[in-house]
Amino acid sequence: MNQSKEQRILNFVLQNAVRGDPCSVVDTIDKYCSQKEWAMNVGDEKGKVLDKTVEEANPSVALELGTYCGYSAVRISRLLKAGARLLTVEFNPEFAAIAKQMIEFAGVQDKVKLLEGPSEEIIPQLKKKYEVDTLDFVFLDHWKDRYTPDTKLLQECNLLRKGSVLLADNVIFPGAPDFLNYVRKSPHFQCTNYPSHLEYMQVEDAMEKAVFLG
Ligand SMILES: Cc1cc(C(=O)N2CCN(C)CC2)sc1-c1cc(O)c2nc[nH]c(=O)c2c1
Ligand SMILES: [Mg+2]
Repeated sequence: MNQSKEQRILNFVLQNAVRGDPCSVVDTIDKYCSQKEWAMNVGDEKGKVLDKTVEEANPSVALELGTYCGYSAVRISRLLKAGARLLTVEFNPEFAAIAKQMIEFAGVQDKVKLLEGPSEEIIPQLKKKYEVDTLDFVFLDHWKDRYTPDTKLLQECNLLRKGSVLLADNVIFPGAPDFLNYVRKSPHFQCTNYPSHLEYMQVEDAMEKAVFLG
């Protein structure tokens, strides 16, 4: 049975990156996906915006929607302070299996909890089942049509507090126009746009930061 692209990415990391070194895992994925096979990791250009936003938020509890191969889970968790944790949600079981191995190889498994299932089912479980009070940082990178309903769900579940930072990938390409409309029109969010490019391509893209005002 021939391998999936995601399995080929993982194998390349296992053979070329340094075990326990998150930066080498991130760099090795970027090397493979820029030179051999494109894949939908946030990438290094938008990854630098992600890094700055995470460092500024300095979250104790972070949520990622859309794990894929674990690139941004490794990228985010490498910046977390001692005792801080990242919950990352992936609904595709094949992707989740790859990401689990990627996270373990990078040595960040003690900071990252991978939750397999649809975001709309997992978000309402975060408080009771996963002992979350409120979220300090949320990275939206799963599916553009879920950005708005999941943002509303986070609010309804009282998972956001004054100052919670949302960062959304792909707001230009593939595009999340309804999400941009929602957060920019809402009195509950202060928004900032970060123009960039689609990972590994020269196509225009952008990230949107939306800080919850309470
Ligand atoms: C799957 C895909 C294909 C794209 C594309 O048009 N191109 C890439 C391939 N090249 C060759 C052509 C041009 S863009 C994109 C994509 C990118 C993300 O960052 C995503 N993030 C989260 N969830 C997604 O579904 C997601 C999809
Ligand atoms: Mg993306």
